[in-house]
Amino acid sequence: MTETPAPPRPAATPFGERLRAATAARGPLCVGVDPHAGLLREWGLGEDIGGLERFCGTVTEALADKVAVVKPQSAFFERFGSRGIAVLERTVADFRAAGALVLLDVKRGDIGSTMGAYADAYLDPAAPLFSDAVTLSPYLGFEALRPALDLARASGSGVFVLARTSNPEGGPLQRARCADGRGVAADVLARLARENAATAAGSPFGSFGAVVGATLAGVPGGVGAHEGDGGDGGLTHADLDIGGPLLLPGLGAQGARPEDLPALLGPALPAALPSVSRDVLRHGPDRGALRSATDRWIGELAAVIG
Ligand SMILES: O=c1ccn([C@@H]2O[C@H](COP(=O)(O)O)[C@@H](O)[C@H]2O)c(=O)[nH]1
Repeated sequence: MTETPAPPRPAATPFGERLRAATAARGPLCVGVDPHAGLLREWGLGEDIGGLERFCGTVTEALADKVAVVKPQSAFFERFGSRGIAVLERTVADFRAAGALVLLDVKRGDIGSTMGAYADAYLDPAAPLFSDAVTLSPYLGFEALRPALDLARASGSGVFVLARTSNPEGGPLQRARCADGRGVAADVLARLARENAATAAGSPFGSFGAVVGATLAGVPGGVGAHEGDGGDGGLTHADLDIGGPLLLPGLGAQGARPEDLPALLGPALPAALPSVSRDVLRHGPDRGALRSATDRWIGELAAVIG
């Protein structure tokens, strides 16, 4: 007897649309869940698996019903080995169950065949670490990310690809010229725009996002300083028009402020998803203080972004 193939599972609402709904309801903020060793100590917790569990439990209880997006930083969990990964799995599941979107910050990128396994690990809805979106690195080649781009499209999840990062060390590589003369970061953004344009009609906001450092306003060779790239490999406002979200790390501890964002993004401002980790987490372990700090950031960002 021949088996009738199972009908394909309907894809979830695309990530871009879910993100739009979440930020409209809860405000334009992503809070990073970065259990730094120093924060564990400041919170009076052990620098061990018990401390990690309590830290994540507190952040989840304080913020899961409040923020649109949380961004657990995988490195801080991986350093505790398999037990740290187990805490990460629970943290992802708990935030998602409470209605927050989870963007897992893993910055993966590898040759295509290995990339398929990374895609399965984070973007297959049956995977233990399945998340609403992940961060990816294109620096083994944007097309090497294809398995993750395809699985994200099929499963209704999202990706955020590093374009121009918030750290000063990223500049020389990301401002270098491609063979066609375009800057490397601008090339990444143009490719993301094409992915979003290829999304089925009816999705007004794409699921293929970029990472752009909030620290780059007014920086020579940064973002938005020139109409053309000024010969310095910097990004123009037009480069940021990718039809999808722009994750903006670098606010707070790295020095960027909400009032920097209009000059940084220009007409792309409504696509902004600002991200803050330490400048919220330093207010813990008091849940009320964590919530108040988050409210302050949401208020300041909403006043700028709308
Ligand atoms: O360009 C980038 C890309 C990612 N990050 C990550 O964001 C947070 C920033 O933490 P803060 O405490 O708010 O500075 C962290 O997890 C980084 O790995 C980034 O900073 N810049």
